[in-house]
This record gives sequence, C-alpha cells and structure tokens, in this order.
Amino acid sequence: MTFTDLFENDDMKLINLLPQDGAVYYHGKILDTTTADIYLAKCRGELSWEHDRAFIYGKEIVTKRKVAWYADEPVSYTYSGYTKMASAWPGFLQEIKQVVESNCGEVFNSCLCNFYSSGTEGMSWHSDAEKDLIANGAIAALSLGGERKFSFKHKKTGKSVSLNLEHGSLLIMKGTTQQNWLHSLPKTKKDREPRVSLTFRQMR
Ligand SMILES: O=C(O)CCC(=O)C(=O)O
Ligand SMILES: [Fe+2]
Repeated sequence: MTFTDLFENDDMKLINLLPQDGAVYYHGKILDTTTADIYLAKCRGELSWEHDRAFIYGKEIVTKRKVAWYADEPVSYTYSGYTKMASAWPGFLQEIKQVVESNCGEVFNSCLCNFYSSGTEGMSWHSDAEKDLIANGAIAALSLGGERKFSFKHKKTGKSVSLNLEHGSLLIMKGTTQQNWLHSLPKTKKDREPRVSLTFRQMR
C-alpha cells in the first residue's frame, strides 16, 4: 500500500483490514455511548421486526434472528430465495443514515436491520452480492448493543480476519470484498447483550 492509497479514500487514515481482494474499514465508535443507547432503544421499540425466512438447500428455514428493511422507495429485494418489500424510513433511521454517510463518504438508499437477542443468534458465512445490489457497492454496518465478533474468510485461500464490533461502531465493506470474501457473525455460548446491526446498502 502506498502513501496515497492510505489517504486517497473516504475512509481517511484507516487501514484496510483485508490483506487482498477487497476493502474493509473499521471506523470504531462513531456514536458516543449515550447516543448509541438511545438509538438502540429506538431500533428495538420502533422498527418492524420479523423473523427472516430463507431457502437453504431447497428447505425453508425461519431464522431466530429478526430483520426489518427500509428503503427510499417501496422496492423489493431478493435474497436466499425470498423477495421482500421495503418500508419507508423512520425519521431516526434517516438521521443515523446521514451520520453513517458523513463518516464514510458513501450514499445509501436502503438498510437491512438485524436483531440478535443473544449470543446464540448469529449469521452464518455468506457474501452480500445479490443482483439487486449495485455491483461492488459499499455496505456500511452500524452496530448497537452487545459487542460481537465478526469474521471474514477468503473464498479461495480460506484465510480469515476477525474483529470485535463495539456498541456505536461503524464497519465498511467495499470494492471487491463481496466477490472474494465471505463474512459471518459467529454464534457464541458466552453471555451477550442483545444486538442490532443496521446494514446500509446501495440498491440498483
Ligand atoms: O450483523 C452484522 O453485523 C452483519 C450482518 C450481515 O452480514 C448482513 O446483514 O448481511
Ligand atoms: Fe452480510
């Protein structure tokens, strides 16, 4: 990496956590604890949470994790064999979107929200490269609540990279990350507070 690579991106002065074939930037806590606490309570109380449904190897499964989805337009989004409709942005979520955008220099038009009630809920290895998303678009994940480990695994080499996602922190995945790397939120038997992740995305 050259000096200009380090400074000529919107994730200024942050180091790419991936050694090759993608770009992941951890901005750390972008919200103070009080603000993050308020947003967590609003997300838990005011978003329309539903269990997610997916088709895995031809079988329908209903996830323990809950999701809610918001977008600029009442667009549909297809993943894991299901098509879902987005709702209009609640005011506070749009406020969070602006904070996220100003921190990473990207603009987003949708948000998939995840709710994990404890460490026994997680998300298995996957990449987010559905055809409804702009190819190589950025995904910004704002974490609220219980701190959790997050992992990346290279699709060819199997090399892995992990980090902890703190309350009020921002993680950006961009470039060819989704083409070349899987990511997961591993389940854990350790006690973990409930967690919300707000994953801002760029839909076509
Ligand atoms: O919960 C997270 O931090 C990430 C979730 C995720 O990978 C996704 O929504 O696609
Ligand atoms: Fe993902």
